[in-house]
Amino acid sequence: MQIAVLGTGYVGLSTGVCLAEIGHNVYCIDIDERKIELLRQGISPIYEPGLDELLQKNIQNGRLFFTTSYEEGIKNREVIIIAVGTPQSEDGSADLSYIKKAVCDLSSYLKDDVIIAVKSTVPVGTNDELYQLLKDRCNKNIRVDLVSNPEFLRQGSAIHDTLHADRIVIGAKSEEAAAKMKEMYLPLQVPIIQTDIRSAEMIKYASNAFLAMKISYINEIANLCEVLGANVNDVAKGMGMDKRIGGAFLHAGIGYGGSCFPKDVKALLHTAKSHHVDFAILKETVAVNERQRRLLVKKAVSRFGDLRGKKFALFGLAFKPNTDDMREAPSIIISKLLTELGAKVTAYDPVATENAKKILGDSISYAQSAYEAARDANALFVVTEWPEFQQLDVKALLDVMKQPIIFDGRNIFDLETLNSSLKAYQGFEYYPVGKRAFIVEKK
Ligand SMILES: NC(=O)C1=CN([C@@H]2O[C@H](COP(=O)(O)OP(=O)(O)OC[C@H]3O[C@@H](n4cnc5c(N)ncnc54)[C@H](O)[C@@H]3O)[C@@H](O)[C@H]2O)C=CC1
Ligand SMILES: O=C(O)[C@H]1O[C@H](OP(=O)(O)OP(=O)(O)OC[C@H]2O[C@@H](n3ccc(=O)[nH]c3=O)[C@H](O)[C@@H]2O)[C@H](O)[C@@H](O)[C@@H]1O
Repeated sequence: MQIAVLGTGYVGLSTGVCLAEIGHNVYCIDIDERKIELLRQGISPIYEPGLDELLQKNIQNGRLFFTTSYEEGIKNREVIIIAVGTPQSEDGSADLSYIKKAVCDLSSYLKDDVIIAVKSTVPVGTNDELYQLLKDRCNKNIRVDLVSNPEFLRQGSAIHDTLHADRIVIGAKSEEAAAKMKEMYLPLQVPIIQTDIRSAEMIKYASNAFLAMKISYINEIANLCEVLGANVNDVAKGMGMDKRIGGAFLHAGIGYGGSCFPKDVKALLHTAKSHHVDFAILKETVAVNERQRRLLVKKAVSRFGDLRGKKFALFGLAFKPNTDDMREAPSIIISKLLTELGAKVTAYDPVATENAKKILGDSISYAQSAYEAARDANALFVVTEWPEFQQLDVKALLDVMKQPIIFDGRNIFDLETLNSSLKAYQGFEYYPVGKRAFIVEKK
């Protein structure tokens, strides 16, 4: 099938590469010339495991193309997938200016019947508006169908999630358009649910908001576990074994971040408010998350009192492991609060440092390794659970620190292992989330 994808961000690029991988011819279009130039050379502008390999393979076998030209990219395509950004506006609503511009721009190049599939996350009712924009602008002799086809991939496992999705959602008015979309996805052998357009749009927001709520819920349970002396990891495991609850998204920590949960939850709240619906549980989801992001700093303040002149190491900057994305990363607020309180911060992240510099600038220092960040620190904060942090020799790490104190925002170290290997390490203090602290008294 001949396909165009508008937008080469996480979603557009992963979608384009995977559709080429299953045998389609795909033109990826972006207005960002730098990105397109890199992509043409087989270089991915984003860090995403497995992406480079599929990118290069499909460019070489002649199924994947990159262009900044709508004319070239759109000509003779059967399906045009829109995957441009829908960031958060100041009032919390979704900013639809990019997607509206993309739709208006592409409409003048449409010469043949085509299906426009909207993959960007858009509030319920947006696709009706986009369809109207298309109808008003397109040549009246061609048939343009619009379908809602929301995306559920996660950054860091975008390729795997696209090739092995739990489900594909197709919201359509026309049976023919839905059938064509199903044909496009057929090689993936993934369950497909077909709905009307508004339900498809809502499935996306309801899913993200539910997952965010699950995280805030387990974080509240964690805070209670901490004061009651229970262990949130065991609690989550015990809860998750109930199939009705499920074990996923029950990792307690320092709150959710990223390019989507924060913005999509706020956009859904905005939609609810503008229709006079008080979505109380979702408001609390946001409030809990705001508090949780500050948790490690709160713990440091209660441990040290005055933070002026203290030196802290941050392990991890990206909002989650396996990505270099810094959007809404908890590391941003943690760095800001610590420096405001007079502390010095040195951070290490395996891949996100360059993106972090664009946001945090020289308000903090950046190290080349975990050990370098930890050197002479009064305490270290685990902010992102990169697998390499779990492999570290904790004793060697504590040895280079000024004070052997760890605030673990992601529970990456196992209490039993620490107890067996470090119970004699004088002065060692370990503060996980939702579990009792582990403290070795100084003799
Ligand atoms: N990042 C993620 O994991 C997921 C994102 N989504 C949704 O997918 C959409 C895209 O998200 P990301 O890929 O993260 O966005 P992104 O911000 O990484 O990339 C968007 C891309 O669109 C390009 N663009 C903007 N206007 C354009 C135009 N008129 N024509 C062509 N290209 C244009 C930009 O240059 C940029 O490269 C958003 O609505 C987001 O909510 C959905 C599921 C997962
Ligand atoms: O709409 C989107 O953009 C995407 O948003 C999330 O994907 P993503 O943001 O890439 O990453 P997640 O793995 O969901 O993590 C989001 C945040 O929640 C946090 N999290 C996740 C799981 C958990 O148990 N605990 C927890 O604190 C992570 O640390 C991270 O900050 C959803 O999981 C995807 O299904 C969705 O497509």
